[in-house]
Amino acid sequence: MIEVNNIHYSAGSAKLIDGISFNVQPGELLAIIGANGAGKSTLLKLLCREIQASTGSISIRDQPIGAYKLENLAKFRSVLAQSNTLSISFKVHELVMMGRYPHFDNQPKDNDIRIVKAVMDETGISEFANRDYNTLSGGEQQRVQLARVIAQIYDQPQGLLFLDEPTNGLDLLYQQQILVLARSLANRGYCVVSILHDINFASRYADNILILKKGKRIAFGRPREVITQENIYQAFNIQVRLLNDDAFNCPLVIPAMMVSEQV
Ligand SMILES: Nc1ncnc2c1ncn2[C@@H]1O[C@H](COP(=O)(O)OP(=O)(O)OP(=O)(O)O)[C@@H](O)[C@H]1O
Repeated sequence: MIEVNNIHYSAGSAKLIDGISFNVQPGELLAIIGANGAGKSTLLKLLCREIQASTGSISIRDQPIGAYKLENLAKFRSVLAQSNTLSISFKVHELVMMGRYPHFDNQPKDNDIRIVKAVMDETGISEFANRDYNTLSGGEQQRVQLARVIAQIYDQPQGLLFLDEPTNGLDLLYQQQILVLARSLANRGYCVVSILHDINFASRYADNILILKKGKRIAFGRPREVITQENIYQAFNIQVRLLNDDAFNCPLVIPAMMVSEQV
């Protein structure tokens, strides 16, 4: 569904994305991980067509991404950006309905109203439906924004969902709920690409993980293949221990003790 082939992107003399290739199939959740400044958001912007690669190609559903009209792309691809501030006030249900704007002209149809309600229920925000978005906490706002982007592609078979750090500002319960939701969307046939900072959430919920460092691909593959002490050290410059717990069929990491902690 998404084919990325040897893409490069520079800003001035800085190479922000340097020869990256990978693919994502329908039904898969891809997690992109890497240290601050590794190029994760830049890569997501390239996938969203917010910026264009200088060389290499990105195809979606077997068509070059540049061949789509933006209004057509918006019907089956939605994007949760990192920052979502609003300068004017909207009720929560109005904001979630904005996700449906690519699908109707003047008035929402019954289907749009049904989808907004279903998504608000699934994301646990129905109790805020009539609240002013700007009065919500940061974590509550994040859940509303997620509901908006899911509403956008809710009835699109094999829709594409791009998430830039969706668990930002959420407490542990909601971080997990967001990942469970992303996983269940993938299980329904969506293609989900998410930047994550939590390696353990990536390991537990993603089908594949792409590890970036300084715009380059360090590793791409199943969590068991790529979550290794060597790769984590290379990407994050930190020694970790790998844990294997029978309850989770994936590697989990904890930072190893630093010399300064040893007494
Ligand atoms: N327009 C630009 N000109 C020069 N450098 C840029 C530009 N945009 C981004 N960068 C740099 O490119 C690098 C990658 O940025 P990017 O935002 O993609 O990183 P990231 O992996 O998403 O980081 P974080 O985890 O901190 O959000 C950073 O060092 C950033 O400062």
